[in-house]
Amino acid sequence: MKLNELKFHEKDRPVRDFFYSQYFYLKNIWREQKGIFLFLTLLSIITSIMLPLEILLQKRLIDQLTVVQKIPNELGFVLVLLVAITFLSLFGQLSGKIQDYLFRKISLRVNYLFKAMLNKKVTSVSLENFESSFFYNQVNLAAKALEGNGIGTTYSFLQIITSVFSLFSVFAILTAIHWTLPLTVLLSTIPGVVIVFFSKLKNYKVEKNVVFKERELSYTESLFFDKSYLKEIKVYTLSDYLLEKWKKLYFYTMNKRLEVTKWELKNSAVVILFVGVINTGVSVFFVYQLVENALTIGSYVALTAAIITLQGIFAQIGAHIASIFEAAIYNNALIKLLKIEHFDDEKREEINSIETIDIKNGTFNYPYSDISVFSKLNFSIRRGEKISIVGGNGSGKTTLAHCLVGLFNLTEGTILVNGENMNDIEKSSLHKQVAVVFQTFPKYMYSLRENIGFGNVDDMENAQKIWDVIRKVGLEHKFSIHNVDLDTYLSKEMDGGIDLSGGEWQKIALGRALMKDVSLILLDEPTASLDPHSELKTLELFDSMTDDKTTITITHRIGPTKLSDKIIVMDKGKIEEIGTFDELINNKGLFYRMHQAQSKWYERKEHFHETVETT
Ligand SMILES: Nc1ncnc2c1ncn2[C@@H]1O[C@H](COP(=O)(O)OP(=O)(O)OP(=O)(O)O)[C@@H](O)[C@H]1O
Repeated sequence: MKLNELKFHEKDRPVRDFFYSQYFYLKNIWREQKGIFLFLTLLSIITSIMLPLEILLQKRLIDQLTVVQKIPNELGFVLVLLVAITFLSLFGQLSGKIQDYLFRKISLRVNYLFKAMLNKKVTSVSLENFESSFFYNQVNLAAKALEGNGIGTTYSFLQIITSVFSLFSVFAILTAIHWTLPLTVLLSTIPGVVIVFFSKLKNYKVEKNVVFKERELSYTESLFFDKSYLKEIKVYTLSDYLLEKWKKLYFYTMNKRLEVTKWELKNSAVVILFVGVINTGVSVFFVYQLVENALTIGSYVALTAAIITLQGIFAQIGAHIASIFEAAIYNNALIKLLKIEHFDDEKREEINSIETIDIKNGTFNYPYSDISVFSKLNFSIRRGEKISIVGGNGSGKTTLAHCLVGLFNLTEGTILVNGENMNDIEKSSLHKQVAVVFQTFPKYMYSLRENIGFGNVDDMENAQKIWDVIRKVGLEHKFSIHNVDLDTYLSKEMDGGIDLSGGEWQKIALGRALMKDVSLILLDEPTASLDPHSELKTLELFDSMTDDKTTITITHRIGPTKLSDKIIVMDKGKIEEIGTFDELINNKGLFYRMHQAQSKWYERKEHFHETVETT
């Protein structure tokens, strides 16, 4: 399924979705837990026929009791019946517990399978999926299926099937007494089931519509528990505003759900009245039959029990249908996500180094956007070159860099790596050749070892290499004075963990890049949080150690671009200039003006305003 299909094929088809999800779950249950599932099904069917059997035995018992009142030596049979009834009842109760246990076992196992499939899928699909709010809605809904609601529908479905067994047997008992009875019971129960069906259908639609607001609601809630947001919330005194926003979102979702419950209540009241009238009619009919001697007391009791049992079975079926429809939307989202296509990487060409990158007429639009972030870009990079990309905010530098390392696909044009179209190259082999420090880099709430070792998981246990990197990025002193070992967590939220400053985190991110032996290093604002001394040391480090490596550095700092072989100056998605530092300064174009704007800070105070006016 392609990304666009994921969005536009979304229609309300709960019945189809339900059957498809059942097929999907059963297929996987069969694959994973065939034996247990067969046993569970068998046990459910056996249990389902115990119920009518119990009714028949009860009838026999009462009839026998009326005989025993007159002939006491018939008591032996009464005792047999009592034991049999007790056995049936105990079996029913025990079987229920065993079934719950078996299904819990199946669902935990199959949920693990689905979670693993979903985690794998989400980490392998194109990043473009994450550009759509629809995708996040689906993730949110699928999470609910994985909490157990999803596979629970298969259990409900099984229960419905076995209830139908009980239903037929009880129907048979009623029909044997009078053919109108099953019809009467049907009339008294079907309306309730229909109401449940329609209210759940309504619920399905409501859930679908509130999911976006619900995500905003849970995001807002999460802010109240996040230290970094709480700081701003306090300083800007945002708590009243945010609490009010949270309240509005809460009430919005709550009211939408209450509307469905209200509808259900109104309609159920009518149904209850209707059922009451039918039940009274049936009771009057039974009493009449009893008076006329057309019914024995045993049959009367059995009939009354049968009616109550039938109504119970229908109520159960209704409840199962309800849970099935509630979960259909979650299952549907889960299946949709699992069906998103990811690149078939294996059929692509493997590479062992990146020697050249050529971008030809490169144009990129974010998904669902008509605006080109950059268009018709042309330039080449050779192995070992030090490239800087500069330009104003939003000029497309980061997006371009993401395309150059194969994280986004161009909308038009091509990127050639070693002369091969990047789309024909195995992505995993391409990424093996790339190290990155993103502008917004992750801060893993894991150990120091993992935070650095993620740069190259093969060296995760290589303590010497990790300490070497820590030394190179200038963090050794910090960790040694705090007695930090490699297994210390880098977050105070974890046991024994420590917190780092913004610059220290940036050094960790740089460390990750140093762990990997690659052809290309991409640095997006790599020194934005570093003090001037650390910045100089870091840039010199990357410059000296990467002679055979290509580096692409995105930066707003004009000074360090002096170290570059080539500077690409971007403006509003176009390449405004391209050349060496000296060439661009001599051009007196945009780069020169940017350079002037920054160097004004180093002018003597009396020349400051003159320089500002000329830039
Ligand atoms: N996920 C996205 N979906 C749609 N548009 C986006 C997305 N991310 C960025 N953009 C848009 O793309 C344009 C270029 O963004 P980009 O981050 O590439 O710029 P940049 O030159 O790196 O900016 P800065 O110097 O501020 O980091 C921006 O106008 C931004 O609004």
